[in-house]
Amino acid sequence: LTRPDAAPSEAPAFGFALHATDGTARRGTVTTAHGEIRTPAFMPVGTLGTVKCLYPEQVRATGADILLGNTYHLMLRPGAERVAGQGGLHRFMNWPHPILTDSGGFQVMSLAKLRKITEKGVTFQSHVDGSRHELTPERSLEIQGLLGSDIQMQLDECVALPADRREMERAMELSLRWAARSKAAFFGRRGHGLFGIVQGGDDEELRARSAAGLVEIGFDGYALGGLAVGEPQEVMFRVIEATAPALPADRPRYLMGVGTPQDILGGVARGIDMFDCVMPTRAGRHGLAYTRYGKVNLRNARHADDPRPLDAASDCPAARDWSRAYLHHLVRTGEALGAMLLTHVNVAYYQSLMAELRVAIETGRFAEVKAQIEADWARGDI
Ligand SMILES: CNc1nc2c(CCNCc3ccccc3)c3nc(N)[nH]c(=O)c3cc2[nH]1
Repeated sequence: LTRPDAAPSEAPAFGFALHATDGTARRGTVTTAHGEIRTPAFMPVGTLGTVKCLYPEQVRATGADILLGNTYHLMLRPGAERVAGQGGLHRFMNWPHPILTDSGGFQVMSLAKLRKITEKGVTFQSHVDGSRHELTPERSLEIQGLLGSDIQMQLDECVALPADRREMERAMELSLRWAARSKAAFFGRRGHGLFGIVQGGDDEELRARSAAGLVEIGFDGYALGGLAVGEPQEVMFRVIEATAPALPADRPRYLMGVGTPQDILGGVARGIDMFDCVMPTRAGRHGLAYTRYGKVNLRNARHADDPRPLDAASDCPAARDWSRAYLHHLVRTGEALGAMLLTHVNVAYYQSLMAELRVAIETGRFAEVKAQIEADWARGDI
């Protein structure tokens, strides 16, 4: 609730402004209670209220405008009411900028035990201590409200691909009914938005029905769910091409769980505004670096005597001020600093890619910038 005496100017209304397009690529700004998000945007994942191995100020310094939190993880540990008691997730994790939280359904299906999906919602056993829990569209939004996230996601059901059409249709129609219940249950404090999630698997007719149903209900933004679940990249791109045009141009489009730099480049080209993926943070903890010339596996012995930094031209200190030989040593010995430095390298690389794409769209040079980025990746890390 905004305080009754809150001056209207205190919390900006949730909004999206489209500044430029180049082909189907879009350059915009999402406005939330905790600040603005420059799109196309990559959202680092902060599952348990932390972007693993990085200080929030380091994440901010890479250029990230928004982080992801997760209903499933935080409802189990430390509990949504406890986070609310500490002033909400922004205060709890000392990140005073926008936060998006996923609704938890996807994580229940991929992490929890003994899951049961009914019309009402989903019941499951915690993967942590076996305790039983229930998530409904209403309870998910109550939790996201307690966390205080600026962008909240409806509870949905995502089916793994390949799936048969009846299964994709059933999950899509259930998600649509849950979308309507989410909209009814959402008490949008000023500057906070609710996104619907398009389902429908790899079936274009189901996707069109899902998109039309969500637009009919009306949301502050629209996510493409049900992708990056094992399908080939060309299937994902075909589904985006069939779905994006069915969504309103004046609302943000969020491709959930995507992806590699190549997936993101293709998603931006097809009209996607927001992305999230565990890749840059998870890969950093496993010794894998993302650079402008492609991936570098620092576990590989070929780096043992290489004095060069990962990228001398990078504005990220972790990519510039340490040698590959040293990074190799840290990774091989399992030193914490190895995970810290490579996570920093990867999150900074993803943000530098998004910044380069934002400028390319603003200046009408998206096609040539995309081609140059792809050429640099093809050149590989010499
Ligand atoms: C990796 N591929 C993929 N991820 C998907 C997700 C989760 C997105 N990431 C959220 C997250 C937040 C915090 C911590 C970790 C993850 C989805 N979420 C929902 N609600 N619905 C989807 O269809 C759906 C489909 C996905 N595919």
